Amino acid sequence: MSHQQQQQFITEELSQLQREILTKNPTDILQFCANYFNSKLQAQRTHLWEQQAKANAAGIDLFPPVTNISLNASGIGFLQDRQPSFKSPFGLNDPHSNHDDDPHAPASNFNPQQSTQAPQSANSEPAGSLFKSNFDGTASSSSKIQKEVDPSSPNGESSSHPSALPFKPAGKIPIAFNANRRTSVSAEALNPAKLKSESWKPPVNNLSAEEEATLAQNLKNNFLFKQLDAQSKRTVLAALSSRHFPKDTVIIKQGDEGDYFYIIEKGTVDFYVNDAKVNSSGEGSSFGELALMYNAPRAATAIAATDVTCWALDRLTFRRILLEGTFNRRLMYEDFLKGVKVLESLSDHERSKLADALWTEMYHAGDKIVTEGDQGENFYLIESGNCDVYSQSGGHLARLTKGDYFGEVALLNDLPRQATVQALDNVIVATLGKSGFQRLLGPAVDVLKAQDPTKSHDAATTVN
Ligand SMILES: Nc1ncnc2c1ncn2[C@@H]1O[C@@H]2COP(=O)(O)O[C@H]2[C@H]1O
Ligand SMILES: Nc1ncnc2c1ncn2[C@@H]1O[C@@H]2COP(=O)(O)O[C@H]2[C@H]1O
Repeated sequence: MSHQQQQQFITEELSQLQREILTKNPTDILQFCANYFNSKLQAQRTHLWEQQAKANAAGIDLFPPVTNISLNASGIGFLQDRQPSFKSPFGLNDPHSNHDDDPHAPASNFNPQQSTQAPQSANSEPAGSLFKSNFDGTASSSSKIQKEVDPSSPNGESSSHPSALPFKPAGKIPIAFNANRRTSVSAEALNPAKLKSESWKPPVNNLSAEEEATLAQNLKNNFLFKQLDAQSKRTVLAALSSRHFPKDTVIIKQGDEGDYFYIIEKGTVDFYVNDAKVNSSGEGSSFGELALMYNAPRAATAIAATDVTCWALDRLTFRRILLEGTFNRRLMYEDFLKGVKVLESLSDHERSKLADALWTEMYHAGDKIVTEGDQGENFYLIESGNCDVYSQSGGHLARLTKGDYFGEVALLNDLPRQATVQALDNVIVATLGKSGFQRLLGPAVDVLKAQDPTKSHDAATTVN
């Protein structure tokens, strides 16, 4: 497709979608868009499957396979060249992911030979992605969405009707795992209220401060840890236990109930679905999250390909910290942001985009959150606690508390920090990076400029 054709395609798709929205007037626009594009994808996929089926019947292979199946010593078929396009939500370079599979590749590149996997391209957001969630937390609408968008079947129906498939793909591919379960994210699995009701105390591993620091360093690039706030990070670090698995140990058995989530410290783990090897993961990547996220049986068998050392996180801590954390944080920020005066001019949509970009930091009494003269990188909103603002020339300038903000002056004017902001007690701040500040604060930027405390004499005491 040429660039021009692509542009035209996008314009047409978007105006069709707009018409649909205007006609149907849905209450949840994002979910509507998600369903709309999923059904379009299904229709296109069905068409391709049919074409391939017809071609197959005529002895023509429209899409030659890219996977070589070879037999191991015990006669089990192994996928060789091509890994499935399963993408783990955890680990930036997670070998679970097939980075060759560009989820944005034009649909015309779709290869029905991998069609049981291809839906995962459409599902390649993190497994806990909001895209798959129906937000309203009801089981009935969850199943409705599954029916609407179930990509495990070319005609959008349940995969429990394999006869509906025009042809059966070659090779042992994890059909059962695929997007089917991902689209059916149960309301229970992602319902923070339900999670709260589980009585839970995180286990404590009693690592020394030094061991904990080394562990934190090892895990710092893991997406799982990156997205946690400082408090949750500490809980997770304290709850991880070290496990050693000699070569050939079955760490997880397909079909079993999920108990632990694992992060590989050392060694390699191979994954098998229905006895066929589908994947291999090394140091720094993680596995075992699916059963815990979806309360589903283990989707694959994990076997130590070498001697393996893992960090294991128990199911309840995983669910409480990760699921509750991610979802609650967004809700919490949205609520919090509604109470921040300077952001009053933001629309709901702008506020939720902002909520998604924030992260939480915690400081203790005496910590300097920003220091006069430093370069400014972030903007801060105080979620709880109190801070003092002072400068060398002006002495004490202001006391800030929940709902107040600071750090805007350096960002707005491209200046060094004009004052030091110090925590008076335990302070939790929601933080926004420089680029998010410029992109996401929209109309609030004018309010911030108008209230610049360095320009107005009494603004210092009325920062917000
Ligand atoms: N192709 C795959 N299909 C399913 N699970 C996989 C695959 N590759 C790696 N895995 C991991 O194997 C784990 C088995 O347990 P879980 O289902 O909890 O989570 C699974 C994934 O983390
Ligand atoms: N009178 C003041 N002078 C300078 N900064 C102040 C004052 N009152 C509050 N502040 C805040 O302290 C912050 C220090 O970092 P910035 O200069 O980025 O942004 C500053 C303001 O948000």
